[in-house]
Amino acid sequence: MDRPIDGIDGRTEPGPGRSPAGAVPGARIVLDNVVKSFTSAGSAKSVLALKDVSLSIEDGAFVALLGPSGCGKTTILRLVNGLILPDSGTVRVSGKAPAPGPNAGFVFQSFRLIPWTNVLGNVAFALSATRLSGAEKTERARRYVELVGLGRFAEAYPSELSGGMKQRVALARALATEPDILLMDEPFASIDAQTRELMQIELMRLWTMRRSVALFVTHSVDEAILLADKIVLMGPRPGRILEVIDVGLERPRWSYDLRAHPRYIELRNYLWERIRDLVMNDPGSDFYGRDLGVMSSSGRSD
Ligand SMILES: Nc1ncnc2c1ncn2[C@@H]1O[C@H](COP(=O)(O)OP(=O)(O)OP(=O)(O)O)[C@@H](O)[C@H]1O
Repeated sequence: MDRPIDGIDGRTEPGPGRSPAGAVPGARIVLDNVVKSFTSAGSAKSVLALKDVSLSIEDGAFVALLGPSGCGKTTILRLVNGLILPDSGTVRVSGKAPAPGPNAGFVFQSFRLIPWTNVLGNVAFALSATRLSGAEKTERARRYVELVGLGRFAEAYPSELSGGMKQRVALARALATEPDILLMDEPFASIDAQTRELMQIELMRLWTMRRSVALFVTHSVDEAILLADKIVLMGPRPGRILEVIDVGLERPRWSYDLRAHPRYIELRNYLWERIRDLVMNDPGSDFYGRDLGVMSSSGRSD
Protein backbone atom coordinates (compact mmCIF):
# COMPACT_ATOMS: atom_id res chain seq x y z
CA MET A 1 0.00 0.00 0.00
CA ASP A 2 1.18 3.52 -0.77
CA ARG A 3 2.34 5.90 1.96
CA PRO A 4 -0.48 8.05 3.41
CA ILE A 5 -0.18 11.72 2.47
CA ASP A 6 0.23 14.26 5.24
CA GLY A 7 -2.74 15.74 7.00
CA ILE A 8 -5.55 13.66 5.60
CA ASP A 9 -6.27 10.26 4.28
CA GLY A 10 -9.37 8.69 2.82
CA ARG A 11 -10.29 5.11 1.97
CA THR A 12 -10.49 5.72 -1.73
CA GLU A 13 -9.84 4.56 -5.24
CA PRO A 14 -6.57 6.48 -5.48
CA GLY A 15 -5.51 8.03 -8.78
CA PRO A 16 -1.92 8.98 -9.53
CA GLY A 17 -0.38 10.81 -6.57
CA ARG A 18 -3.58 10.52 -4.56
CA SER A 19 -4.10 9.10 -1.12
CA PRO A 20 -4.79 5.48 -0.27
CA ALA A 21 -6.59 4.05 2.76
CA GLY A 22 -5.54 4.10 6.41
CA ALA A 23 -5.86 6.25 9.49
CA VAL A 24 -3.27 8.90 10.39
CA PRO A 25 -2.12 8.39 14.00
CA GLY A 26 -3.13 11.27 16.27
CA ALA A 27 -5.59 12.74 13.76
CA ARG A 28 -8.08 15.27 15.16
CA ILE A 29 -11.06 13.92 13.17
CA VAL A 30 -11.40 10.25 12.28
CA LEU A 31 -14.24 8.57 10.42
CA ASP A 32 -13.82 4.83 10.19
CA ASN A 33 -16.02 2.79 7.84
CA VAL A 34 -19.01 5.01 8.44
CA VAL A 35 -22.37 4.01 7.04
CA LYS A 36 -25.35 6.37 7.39
CA SER A 37 -28.83 6.02 5.94
CA PHE A 38 -31.96 8.13 6.31
CA THR A 39 -35.61 7.24 6.10
CA SER A 40 -37.83 10.11 5.03
CA ALA A 41 -41.08 10.72 6.87
CA GLY A 42 -43.93 9.14 4.91
CA SER A 43 -41.62 6.89 2.89
CA ALA A 44 -40.71 3.28 3.56
CA LYS A 45 -37.57 3.64 1.44
CA SER A 46 -34.29 4.56 3.06
CA VAL A 47 -31.50 6.53 1.39
CA LEU A 48 -27.93 5.35 1.82
CA ALA A 49 -26.32 8.76 2.38
CA LEU A 50 -22.82 7.45 3.16
CA LYS A 51 -21.29 4.06 2.46
CA ASP A 52 -18.01 2.91 4.01
CA VAL A 53 -16.57 6.37 4.50
CA SER A 54 -13.15 6.52 6.14
CA LEU A 55 -11.23 9.73 6.58
CA SER A 56 -8.55 11.07 8.91
CA ILE A 57 -7.85 14.76 9.30
CA GLU A 58 -4.95 16.20 11.28
CA ASP A 59 -4.90 19.45 13.20
CA GLY A 60 -4.41 22.59 11.19
CA ALA A 61 -5.66 21.11 7.92
CA PHE A 62 -8.18 22.99 5.78
CA VAL A 63 -10.20 20.35 3.99
CA ALA A 64 -12.81 20.90 1.29
CA LEU A 65 -15.59 18.35 0.73
CA LEU A 66 -16.45 18.61 -2.96
CA GLY A 67 -18.97 16.67 -5.00
CA PRO A 68 -22.37 16.71 -6.69
CA SER A 69 -25.61 17.23 -4.85
CA GLY A 70 -26.63 14.39 -2.57
CA CYS A 71 -23.20 12.77 -2.15
CA GLY A 72 -23.28 13.17 1.64
CA LYS A 73 -21.13 16.26 2.25
CA THR A 74 -23.49 17.81 4.81
CA THR A 75 -24.03 14.41 6.40
CA ILE A 76 -20.28 14.23 7.14
CA LEU A 77 -20.39 17.66 8.85
CA ARG A 78 -23.39 16.63 10.94
CA LEU A 79 -21.69 13.41 12.01
CA VAL A 80 -18.52 15.28 12.97
CA ASN A 81 -20.59 17.75 14.99
CA GLY A 82 -22.40 14.92 16.80
CA LEU A 83 -25.79 16.06 15.50
CA ILE A 84 -26.42 12.58 14.09
CA LEU A 85 -24.94 9.14 14.74
CA PRO A 86 -23.65 6.65 12.18
CA ASP A 87 -25.58 3.41 11.57
CA SER A 88 -22.26 1.60 11.76
CA GLY A 89 -18.62 2.55 11.88
CA THR A 90 -17.17 5.20 14.18
CA VAL A 91 -16.66 8.96 14.26
CA ARG A 92 -14.07 10.40 16.64
CA VAL A 93 -13.10 13.99 17.31
CA SER A 94 -10.06 14.41 19.55
CA GLY A 95 -10.37 10.70 20.32
CA LYS A 96 -13.96 10.95 21.59
CA ALA A 97 -17.46 10.52 20.21
CA PRO A 98 -18.45 14.05 19.11
CA ALA A 99 -21.21 16.05 20.80
CA PRO A 100 -22.53 19.47 19.73
CA GLY A 101 -20.94 22.26 21.77
CA PRO A 102 -18.44 25.10 21.78
CA ASN A 103 -15.57 22.88 20.59
CA ALA A 104 -16.93 23.05 17.06
CA GLY A 105 -17.96 26.22 15.21
CA PHE A 106 -20.63 25.69 12.53
CA VAL A 107 -21.30 28.12 9.66
CA PHE A 108 -24.34 27.48 7.47
CA GLN A 109 -25.32 28.71 4.02
CA SER A 110 -28.41 30.39 5.43
CA PHE A 111 -26.62 32.47 8.12
CA ARG A 112 -29.11 31.44 10.89
CA LEU A 113 -28.82 34.68 12.84
CA ILE A 114 -31.18 35.52 15.69
CA PRO A 115 -33.40 38.32 14.31
CA TRP A 116 -34.35 39.93 17.64
CA THR A 117 -30.84 40.63 18.87
CA ASN A 118 -28.05 42.73 17.41
CA VAL A 119 -24.68 41.71 15.94
CA LEU A 120 -23.00 41.66 19.34
CA GLY A 121 -25.87 39.66 20.86
CA ASN A 122 -25.68 37.11 18.03
CA VAL A 123 -21.99 36.54 18.59
CA ALA A 124 -22.30 36.54 22.40
CA PHE A 125 -25.07 33.92 22.12
CA ALA A 126 -22.50 31.41 20.84
CA LEU A 127 -20.67 31.81 24.16
CA SER A 128 -23.70 30.84 26.29
CA ALA A 129 -22.40 27.31 26.85
CA THR A 130 -18.88 28.45 27.84
CA ARG A 131 -17.65 29.14 31.37
CA LEU A 132 -16.82 32.78 30.62
CA SER A 133 -18.32 35.44 32.90
CA GLY A 134 -20.85 37.89 31.47
CA ALA A 135 -18.22 40.61 31.07
CA GLU A 136 -15.79 38.19 29.42
CA LYS A 137 -18.49 37.07 26.99
CA THR A 138 -19.20 40.65 25.97
CA GLU A 139 -15.50 41.43 25.61
CA ARG A 140 -14.88 38.27 23.55
CA ALA A 141 -17.92 38.89 21.33
CA ARG A 142 -16.82 42.48 20.71
CA ARG A 143 -13.31 41.32 19.79
CA TYR A 144 -14.63 38.89 17.16
CA VAL A 145 -17.10 41.43 15.79
CA GLU A 146 -14.10 43.78 15.35
CA LEU A 147 -12.03 40.99 13.80
CA VAL A 148 -14.55 40.40 11.04
CA GLY A 149 -14.64 44.15 10.39
CA LEU A 150 -18.10 44.85 11.79
CA GLY A 151 -17.13 47.00 14.79
CA ARG A 152 -19.27 49.89 13.53
CA PHE A 153 -22.26 47.58 13.18
CA ALA A 154 -22.11 45.93 16.61
CA GLU A 155 -25.50 47.39 17.56
CA ALA A 156 -27.17 46.70 14.18
CA TYR A 157 -29.85 44.04 13.78
CA PRO A 158 -29.62 41.27 11.16
CA SER A 159 -32.38 42.86 9.06
CA GLU A 160 -30.14 45.93 8.62
CA LEU A 161 -27.20 43.94 7.18
CA SER A 162 -26.25 42.81 3.65
CA GLY A 163 -25.79 39.08 2.91
CA GLY A 164 -22.00 39.41 3.15
CA MET A 165 -22.25 41.20 6.50
CA LYS A 166 -24.64 38.55 7.84
CA GLN A 167 -22.20 35.85 6.88
CA ARG A 168 -19.39 37.74 8.62
CA VAL A 169 -21.52 37.74 11.78
CA ALA A 170 -22.02 34.01 11.36
CA LEU A 171 -18.25 33.59 10.98
CA ALA A 172 -17.58 35.69 14.08
CA ARG A 173 -20.11 33.58 15.98
CA ALA A 174 -18.42 30.34 14.87
CA LEU A 175 -14.94 31.64 15.70
CA ALA A 176 -15.79 33.30 19.02
CA THR A 177 -15.73 30.07 21.01
CA GLU A 178 -12.18 29.55 19.65
CA PRO A 179 -13.17 26.04 18.56
CA ASP A 180 -10.84 23.15 17.75
CA ILE A 181 -12.78 22.50 14.58
CA LEU A 182 -14.58 24.75 12.17
CA LEU A 183 -17.40 23.22 10.11
CA MET A 184 -18.68 25.23 7.16
CA ASP A 185 -21.57 24.14 4.96
CA GLU A 186 -21.48 26.10 1.69
CA PRO A 187 -21.15 29.30 3.69
CA PHE A 188 -20.76 31.57 0.66
CA ALA A 189 -23.26 29.91 -1.68
CA SER A 190 -25.96 32.55 -1.21
CA ILE A 191 -23.63 35.55 -1.48
CA ASP A 192 -23.02 37.42 -4.76
CA ALA A 193 -19.87 36.43 -6.68
CA GLN A 194 -17.87 39.56 -5.83
CA THR A 195 -18.61 39.45 -2.09
CA ARG A 196 -17.92 35.73 -2.16
CA GLU A 197 -14.35 36.30 -3.36
CA LEU A 198 -13.77 38.89 -0.65
CA MET A 199 -15.25 36.57 1.97
CA GLN A 200 -12.91 33.78 0.84
CA ILE A 201 -9.92 36.06 1.44
CA GLU A 202 -11.42 37.14 4.77
CA LEU A 203 -11.94 33.54 5.83
CA MET A 204 -8.33 32.70 4.96
CA ARG A 205 -7.11 35.67 7.03
CA LEU A 206 -9.15 34.58 10.05
CA TRP A 207 -8.38 30.89 9.71
CA THR A 208 -4.63 31.54 9.38
CA MET A 209 -4.66 33.35 12.75
CA ARG A 210 -5.58 30.18 14.63
CA ARG A 211 -5.58 27.30 12.17
CA SER A 212 -8.39 25.26 13.66
CA VAL A 213 -8.97 22.16 11.59
CA ALA A 214 -11.54 23.24 9.00
CA LEU A 215 -14.06 21.17 7.04
CA PHE A 216 -15.60 23.22 4.25
CA VAL A 217 -18.43 21.95 2.03
CA THR A 218 -18.62 23.42 -1.44
CA HIS A 219 -19.89 22.74 -4.96
CA SER A 220 -17.30 25.10 -6.38
CA VAL A 221 -14.09 23.63 -7.78
CA ASP A 222 -12.45 27.07 -7.72
CA GLU A 223 -13.40 27.69 -4.10
CA ALA A 224 -12.05 24.28 -3.07
CA ILE A 225 -8.70 24.91 -4.79
CA LEU A 226 -8.45 28.45 -3.46
CA LEU A 227 -9.08 27.52 0.18
CA ALA A 228 -8.10 23.94 0.86
CA ASP A 229 -4.96 22.00 1.69
CA LYS A 230 -6.78 18.81 0.72
CA ILE A 231 -9.85 18.20 -1.43
CA VAL A 232 -12.06 15.22 -0.64
CA LEU A 233 -13.86 14.34 -3.86
CA MET A 234 -17.15 12.57 -3.22
CA GLY A 235 -19.61 10.72 -5.44
CA PRO A 236 -23.36 10.16 -5.02
CA ARG A 237 -25.76 7.22 -4.63
CA PRO A 238 -24.43 5.94 -2.36
CA GLY A 239 -22.42 8.84 -0.97
CA ARG A 240 -18.76 7.86 -0.84
CA ILE A 241 -15.26 9.23 -1.00
CA LEU A 242 -13.66 8.78 -4.39
CA GLU A 243 -10.30 10.33 -3.68
CA VAL A 244 -8.40 12.80 -1.57
CA ILE A 245 -6.24 15.29 -3.43
CA ASP A 246 -3.35 17.29 -2.06
CA VAL A 247 -3.76 20.81 -3.48
CA GLY A 248 -0.06 21.64 -3.18
CA LEU A 249 -0.32 25.40 -3.79
CA GLU A 250 1.48 27.84 -1.51
CA ARG A 251 -0.37 30.31 0.69
CA PRO A 252 -1.44 33.04 0.60
CA ARG A 253 -3.42 32.40 -2.57
CA TRP A 254 -4.74 35.53 -4.21
CA SER A 255 -7.40 34.40 -6.57
CA TYR A 256 -6.32 36.19 -9.75
CA ASP A 257 -2.64 35.20 -9.61
CA LEU A 258 -3.66 31.70 -8.71
CA ARG A 259 -5.82 31.11 -11.75
CA ALA A 260 -2.80 31.21 -14.08
CA HIS A 261 -0.77 28.73 -12.01
CA PRO A 262 -0.17 25.43 -13.87
CA ARG A 263 -1.11 23.39 -10.79
CA TYR A 264 -4.36 25.34 -10.47
CA ILE A 265 -5.22 24.73 -14.12
CA GLU A 266 -4.36 21.04 -13.84
CA LEU A 267 -6.51 20.59 -10.72
CA ARG A 268 -9.38 22.60 -12.10
CA ASN A 269 -9.54 20.60 -15.34
CA TYR A 270 -9.23 17.30 -13.54
CA LEU A 271 -11.90 18.05 -10.92
CA TRP A 272 -14.31 19.62 -13.39
CA GLU A 273 -14.13 16.58 -15.66
CA ARG A 274 -14.60 14.16 -12.78
CA ILE A 275 -17.59 16.03 -11.41
CA ARG A 276 -19.13 16.40 -14.84
CA ASP A 277 -18.80 12.65 -15.42
CA LEU A 278 -20.26 11.88 -11.99
CA VAL A 279 -23.29 14.07 -12.66
CA MET A 280 -23.88 12.87 -16.22
CA ASN A 281 -23.61 9.20 -15.22
CA ASP A 282 -25.86 9.53 -12.16
CA PRO A 283 -29.42 8.35 -12.92
CA GLY A 284 -30.64 10.55 -10.06
CA SER A 285 -29.24 13.71 -11.65
CA ASP A 286 -31.16 16.18 -13.86
CA PHE A 287 -28.26 15.97 -16.35
CA TYR A 288 -28.22 12.16 -16.59
CA GLY A 289 -27.29 11.00 -20.08
CA ARG A 290 -27.75 14.45 -21.62
CA ASP A 291 -25.50 15.55 -24.47
CA LEU A 292 -24.32 18.95 -23.32
CA GLY A 293 -21.78 19.25 -26.15
CA VAL A 294 -19.07 20.07 -23.64
CA MET A 295 -15.40 19.96 -24.54
CA SER A 296 -13.00 18.13 -22.31
CA SER A 297 -9.69 19.76 -21.41
CA SER A 298 -8.04 17.61 -24.07
CA GLY A 299 -10.15 19.45 -26.66
CA ARG A 300 -12.41 16.44 -27.38
CA SER A 301 -16.11 17.09 -27.66
CA ASP A 302 -17.71 14.39 -25.47
N1 LIG B 1 -32.72 14.14 7.37
C1 LIG B 1 -32.75 13.48 6.22
N2 LIG B 1 -33.83 12.73 5.88
C2 LIG B 1 -33.88 12.04 4.73
N3 LIG B 1 -32.88 12.04 3.81
C3 LIG B 1 -31.80 12.77 4.07
C4 LIG B 1 -31.68 13.53 5.29
N4 LIG B 1 -30.47 14.15 5.28
C5 LIG B 1 -29.88 13.81 4.12
N5 LIG B 1 -30.67 12.98 3.39
C6 LIG B 1 -30.34 12.38 2.10
O1 LIG B 1 -29.02 11.87 2.18
C7 LIG B 1 -28.31 12.12 0.98
C8 LIG B 1 -27.06 12.94 1.31
O2 LIG B 1 -27.50 14.23 1.75
P1 LIG B 1 -26.49 15.41 2.06
O3 LIG B 1 -27.31 16.61 2.40
O4 LIG B 1 -25.49 14.97 3.03
O5 LIG B 1 -25.78 15.60 0.65
P2 LIG B 1 -24.94 16.84 0.12
O6 LIG B 1 -23.81 16.27 -0.66
O7 LIG B 1 -24.61 17.75 1.24
O8 LIG B 1 -26.01 17.51 -0.84
P3 LIG B 1 -26.13 19.04 -1.33
O9 LIG B 1 -24.87 19.34 -2.04
O10 LIG B 1 -27.32 19.02 -2.26
O11 LIG B 1 -26.36 19.87 -0.11
C9 LIG B 1 -29.27 12.82 0.04
O12 LIG B 1 -29.85 11.87 -0.81
C10 LIG B 1 -30.30 13.40 0.98
O13 LIG B 1 -31.55 13.53 0.34
